[in-house]
Amino acid sequence: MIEVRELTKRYGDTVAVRELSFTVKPGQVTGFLGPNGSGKSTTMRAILGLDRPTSGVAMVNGRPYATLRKPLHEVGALLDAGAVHGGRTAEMHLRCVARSNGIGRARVTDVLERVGLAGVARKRIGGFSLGMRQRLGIGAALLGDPGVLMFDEPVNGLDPEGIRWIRELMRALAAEGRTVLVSSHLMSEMALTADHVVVIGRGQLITETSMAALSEDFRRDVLVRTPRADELRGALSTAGASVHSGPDGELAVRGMDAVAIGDLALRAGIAVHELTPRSASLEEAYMELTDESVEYRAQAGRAS
Ligand SMILES: Nc1ncnc2c1ncn2[C@@H]1O[C@H](COP(=O)(O)OP(=O)(O)OP(=O)(O)O)[C@@H](O)[C@H]1O
Repeated sequence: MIEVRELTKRYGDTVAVRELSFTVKPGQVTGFLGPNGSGKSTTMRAILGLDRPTSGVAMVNGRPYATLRKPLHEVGALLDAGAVHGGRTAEMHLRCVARSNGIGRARVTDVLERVGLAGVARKRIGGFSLGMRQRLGIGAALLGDPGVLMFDEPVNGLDPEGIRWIRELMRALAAEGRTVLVSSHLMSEMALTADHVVVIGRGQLITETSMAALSEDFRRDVLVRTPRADELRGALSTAGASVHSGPDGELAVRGMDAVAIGDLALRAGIAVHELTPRSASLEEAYMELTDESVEYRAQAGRAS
């Protein structure tokens, strides 16, 4: 479990994160979403004790990182996959990290298998592709078998095969009951991976919600097809829904969900051939959410 409470981080005049609070629960993938520069990396660095909060706290399993007795066994992170010594082999690199944390060689072998690097374990990292470096970074994060994992923009720059591998790994780690926090500036990526999202803009929380609830919040209308459109339209309007007829006689209904529409049609004895709730795409929802935050701040700025 990760808990961020009233976290604020300033760099001189820049407020990178402002009174940010959210919780990341085990057993699911939580997407940490926000436009570039919104404070995702700063928050993750604070959780890992790499940046000292100006105020507020970031905790892993109920404690600040600095007070964890065996940090690598509690939380693993991939922040910057490029930051490894190119002259070492993959195996040497992982053995070094393992040794300094009291982890045995057998675990290194297991991890190399899990991240798909067993075949290149004795090759120098300098010759590794970005995808292989990413796997190595994830391997280092997994060494201590931690219950909490954090990945900062892990799919950036990866090819489709690498992206799919990361996605499946995140899902598998969550299915094992771990807490998985993964940052991205792309909703399209999170839509395929995350169960839950924390959306921030300019260092502040915009929303913390499940993917399903986000789709529901941005539900647009229900598409209804029926051979007796005029009658159903009348019945729906009487019941308080707002109904628009489309070019092919289909109805777009707002103010009533698909279940209520279906029940009403049944009571009226009207056959329904299609009943489809339509949502804004998650990408549209995300744009709308982050746009609103920018607008809000612009207005707040003018008022002060
Ligand atoms: N060490 C630092 N010194 C000064 N300003 C910083 C520092 N680190 C981050 N910032 C500023 O804090 C803000 C948030 O940056 P951060 O890297 O946390 O955002 P991000 O959401 O991770 O963005 P990106 O997706 O671009 O990495 C930005 O305005 C950034 O310029």
